[in-house]
Amino acid sequence: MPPPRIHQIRGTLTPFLYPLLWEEACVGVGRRLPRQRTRCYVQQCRKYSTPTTTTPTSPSDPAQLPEGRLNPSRDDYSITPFADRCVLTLAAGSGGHGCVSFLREKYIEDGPPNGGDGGTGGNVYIQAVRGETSLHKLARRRTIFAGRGKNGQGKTKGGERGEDVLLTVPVGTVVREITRHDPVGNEERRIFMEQGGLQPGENDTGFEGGNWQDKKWLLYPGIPASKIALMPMPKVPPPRRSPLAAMEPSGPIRLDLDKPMDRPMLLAAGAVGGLGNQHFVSEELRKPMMATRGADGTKISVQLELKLLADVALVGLPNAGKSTLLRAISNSNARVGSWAFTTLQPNIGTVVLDDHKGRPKLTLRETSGETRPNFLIADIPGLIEDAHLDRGLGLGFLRHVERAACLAFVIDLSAGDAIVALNSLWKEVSEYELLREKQLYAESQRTVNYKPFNNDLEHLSNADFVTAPDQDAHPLPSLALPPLSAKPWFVVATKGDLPETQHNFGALQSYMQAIAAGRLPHPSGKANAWKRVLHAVPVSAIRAEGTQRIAEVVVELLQPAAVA
Ligand SMILES: Nc1nc2c(ncn2[C@@H]2O[C@H](COP(=O)(O)OP(=O)(O)OP(=O)(O)O)[C@@H](O)[C@H]2O)c(=O)[nH]1
Ligand SMILES: [Mg+2]
Repeated sequence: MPPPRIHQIRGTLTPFLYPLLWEEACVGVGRRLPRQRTRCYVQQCRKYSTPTTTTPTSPSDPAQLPEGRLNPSRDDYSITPFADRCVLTLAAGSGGHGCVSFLREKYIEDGPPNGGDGGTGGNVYIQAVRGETSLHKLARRRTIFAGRGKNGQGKTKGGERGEDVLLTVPVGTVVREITRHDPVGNEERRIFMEQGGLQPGENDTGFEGGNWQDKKWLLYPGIPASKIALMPMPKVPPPRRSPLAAMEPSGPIRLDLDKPMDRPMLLAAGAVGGLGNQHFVSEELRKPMMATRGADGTKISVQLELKLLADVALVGLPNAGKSTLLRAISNSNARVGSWAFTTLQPNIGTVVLDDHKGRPKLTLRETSGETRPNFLIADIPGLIEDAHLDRGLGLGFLRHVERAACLAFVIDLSAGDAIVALNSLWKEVSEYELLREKQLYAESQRTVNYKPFNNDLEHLSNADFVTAPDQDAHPLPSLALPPLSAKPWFVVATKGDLPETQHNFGALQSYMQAIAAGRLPHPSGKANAWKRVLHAVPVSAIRAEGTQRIAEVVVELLQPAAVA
């Protein structure tokens, strides 16, 4: 039996995943389309899918309008990778090793030791900046290593410092430590505990177990093993930290980077380098044949999470016109299509508030008094009924909504009763809010397994000091975010260019006025939900008509007085 053709496979995901093929199959049944090159193929599909007979279409039917920025072709979009959280291991640079070297000059055959110290390892910094909107660049790196310090050299030459690393993250990022492996801290603790409270470093030769290679010392190559055992060894210098370590935030790290930062902040300072042999000259040891190894860098496993994704989130049913609206008011090239779930992950666009001559058209002031030249708007995948039960793109999508300062409900005026659409969107949003409240409550009730401190040193092993960065073993609680119903919101009634939408908009507007006046309950069902000023903005995104008003409304709602 021949395999079924695409148009015969009904009830599958084909139209959802491959709308292009689906339409081609439905329109071009019985025709063979050339398939040599993708571009050719896409053009062919467009040719075949354009209705040839004059069906009663309105002049605003996207298929009838000329292609342009707001009515783009199917292949005219840019893919915007996006991640709103990630787990990273930040590894500060290890120190370079000290050097074993002796002065040799023309008439000085056997000069004094002159081995330089190892360089300090690189530091890890973080900086929240405007302009970054996603964590995807960091998410794919997983472990970020700062450079290792270079080894010391002869002639008392110190090793070079390791290269620093700077993580630039979006404003609104929360950094939370999961685990930490601090070799210098472990060393300090071990020495202190092994000596029953003596100062770290005293009476420690660094040769326990005779395995010197794993310990502190680096010996001059070429010394026979028999000599090593007889060699007088100096005391191991106490563990040291770079002076910059004093500027590290005290662990466990909890940072809420909700403002742009002028200068980077230190997260983990690089480890100090080892000492060259010149440090170990003494009465007994004129020719020290040893230097110390550089310390290992601290490794911190952190979770980065965006607490604030954008200033505005576009919330709407699939196909409502959110992506077209985003294109109309921002620089975004979000994908637009006449099928549901065209958008599968958030697209962030920047709405510029100046008149392109450097003068502000609208002034957006933050609580700090800072004036902002733009705001961010997020187009979020379409919401369907029971999204709060993880249907469609479900909870993943609602998580993004929660991370916006203000909500814009995008309602398609041509797709049935706008009031019903608004209520169904609010139902999903408030169900999700309820779910989150329950989750936060459950987390706050979690019992803590308390293990009393055991001072018995016999049971102490390396494993007690080194913790693997295992996120599941230390799940972080969810971020406490402001409830959705407390956020400022407004409605964008789109596709206003289509016929017979005026009446629908009129009804929606009176409904909103009734809510604002308190004559009707808030659609979230919450008594203390936000309803200071309720705007319904009619637009035609595809024609960029009425869209200027959106920026004015957003600026009004984002003013500290409106949010409070
Ligand atoms: N007539 C008219 N059509 C519009 C308007 N805005 C969007 N459309 C059309 O509506 C269809 C869906 O638009 P999208 O912007 O992809 O809708 P969306 O809400 O992003 O859809 P999903 O990403 O699937 O949730 C496209 O065919 C658009 O051309 C409008 O203002 N007027
Ligand atoms: Mg979309």
